[in-house]
Amino acid sequence: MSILESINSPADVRALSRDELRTLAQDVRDRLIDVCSRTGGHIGAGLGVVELTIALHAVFDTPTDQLVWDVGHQAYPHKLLTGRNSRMETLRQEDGLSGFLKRTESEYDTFGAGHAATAISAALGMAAGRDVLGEAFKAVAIIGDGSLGSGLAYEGLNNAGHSDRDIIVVLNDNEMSIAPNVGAMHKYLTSIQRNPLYNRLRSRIGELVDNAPAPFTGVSTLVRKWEESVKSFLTPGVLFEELGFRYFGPIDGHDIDALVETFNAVRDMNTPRLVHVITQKGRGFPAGEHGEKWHALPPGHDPATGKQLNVSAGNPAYTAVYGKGLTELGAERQDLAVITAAMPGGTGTTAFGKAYPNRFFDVGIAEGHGVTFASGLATRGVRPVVTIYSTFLQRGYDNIIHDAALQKLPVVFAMDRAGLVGEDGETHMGLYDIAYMLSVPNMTVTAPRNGTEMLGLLRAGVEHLDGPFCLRYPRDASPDVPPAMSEIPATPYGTWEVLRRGREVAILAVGTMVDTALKAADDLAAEGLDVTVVNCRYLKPYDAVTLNAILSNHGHVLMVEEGTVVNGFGAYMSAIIHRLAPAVRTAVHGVPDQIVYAAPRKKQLASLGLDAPGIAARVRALHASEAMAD
Ligand SMILES: Cc1ncc(C[n+]2csc(CCOP(=O)(O)OP(=O)(O)O)c2C)c(N)n1
Ligand SMILES: CC(=O)[C@@H](O)[C@H](O)COP(=O)(O)O
Ligand SMILES: [Mg+2]
Repeated sequence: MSILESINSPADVRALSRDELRTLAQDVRDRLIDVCSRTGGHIGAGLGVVELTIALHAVFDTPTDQLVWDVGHQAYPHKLLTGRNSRMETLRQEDGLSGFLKRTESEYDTFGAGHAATAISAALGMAAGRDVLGEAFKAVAIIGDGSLGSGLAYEGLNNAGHSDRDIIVVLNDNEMSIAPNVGAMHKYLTSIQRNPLYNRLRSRIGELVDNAPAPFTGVSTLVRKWEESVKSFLTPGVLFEELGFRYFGPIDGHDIDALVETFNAVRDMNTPRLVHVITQKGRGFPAGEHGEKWHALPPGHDPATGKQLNVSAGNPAYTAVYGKGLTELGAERQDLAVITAAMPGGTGTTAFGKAYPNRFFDVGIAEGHGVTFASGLATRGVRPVVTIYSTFLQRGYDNIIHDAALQKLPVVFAMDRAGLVGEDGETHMGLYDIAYMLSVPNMTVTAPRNGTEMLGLLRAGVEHLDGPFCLRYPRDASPDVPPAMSEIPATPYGTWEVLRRGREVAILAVGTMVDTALKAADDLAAEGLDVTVVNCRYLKPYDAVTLNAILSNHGHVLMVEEGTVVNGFGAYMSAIIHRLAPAVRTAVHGVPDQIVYAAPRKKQLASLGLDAPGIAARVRALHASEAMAD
């Protein structure tokens, strides 16, 4: 039996010798590599923090002491040590273990996560709660170097340093975000890693002062002052110290002895302290040194190569279509710039960045800043395309309103992963962008039915000068294989497209739901129900001419969208239709006001009725409701 198999909780970890802890680290790595080859998931981050996780659970009295992992994608080793080893095969699956952290999953998951940079604020809140209630436990935030580039992390540090509370921040520095890390903070951390001189000098000064013989004791204050000024040149963590933290590090994050000793030393202090740990992302992955590609891997991959087994050929993903079209558009337009928030690979913008490095801006995990930065670019006549996942753009909402929309600046928002995202689960769902964008004044809101239309809308967005413009597309394959960007004209502004003409019920469908509605219409036609299907590619402004024509000869209108029904397109159009044609019956079909958990995307769509049978059932019900009323 491996040591890992004997671990039922962190109490078992605390009973192990140092040698056994080292063996446990190897067991954890082996198990992660093996299980993730079947489940897929965020393998790289977890492999980098194996020793760190073991040391934290060995030193701190979890779950009384609160470990707050940032993002949670690196928490697989934490899951293995906290009673979830036997369920690891269910990782990221329906009703299985979450790929992130969830308070409902384990008492060791002290704070839910999935989005970056929340850990310091959450841990500080816990520390403050402890102090209010007179409790005694340690609050430890573990945050990566990429996430430390986020504004939210600074807000937490700033508040924590000032508060003087008992809180520990562990900075897990692997010089990587998903892609190689960027930004001035990254440069600063790298300079710390490369400059161990101060550590040696500082401890030497301390020894000299403390051991000074009697006649020289008076100089100690002077020497201390000198130390303070030297420190500002040489101290590795002067920035953190100036923010009110005691800085410890840099420490080798794969050396269990060093980690355990450091955590033992800082554990019982009671002011803000930061432990800077250097780790290697993806450490021990058989396919080789870590790169962006090992951040997350698909289920069914070969750990020896990292390659997916049994890949089925199919149409390209929307992301790939977008990335290619964007790069081609970049050749046409020298004024086009692209902004990503630490996700060049995920958003398909790497190729644009390689082709036009001076027009490509990776702002780090700083979505709000990215939006305002793009708004600044727009004031100078540059045409910025902010490419961010729908879920992460939520971080930039105030900036969208305050900086882009109120000033009517022509910023394009390309929202990838809009809709249901599958196995990442509830933290990553792109279900809210229609609702949050429709309510922004001056915003054009669009959703394509396929890859070609996505590129047509992208072109329309870049040509639109009268305010911000957004387009949303899913984590899915495009239903078509688009031609080159040069062959795709701009999708005419504010227009809908009637794809099928019926008489009794009209379906106003959005984006991914257009083709699904057409399938539903075929099935209904076989039953004798003749349905009109409209591609509502512009959600706002809507196509008033087409809408009026529909209302003049249909008694029922069903709106269908892959987004929340609360304040979505259906709600928006219902209000308009009731004003224009009060006799027309309407219904809204979308994602109900509920949390959607991890499952394959296709399954999520089907279980919410966002497939052809689900839409057909809704049409029948709408039609029958009138029959009953009549
Ligand atoms: C607000 C937000 N933006 C983007 C992401 C996507 N994302 C997940 S992990 C990650 C990189 C995090 O880097 P770091 O904190 O250094 O952790 P590491 O993966 O290196 O362990 C990014 C950009 C996210 N989860 N949340
Ligand atoms: C941890 C995180 O937030 C990202 O890694 C995210 O899981 C990426 O999602 P995609 O797999 O859709 O790119
Ligand atoms: Mg990192």
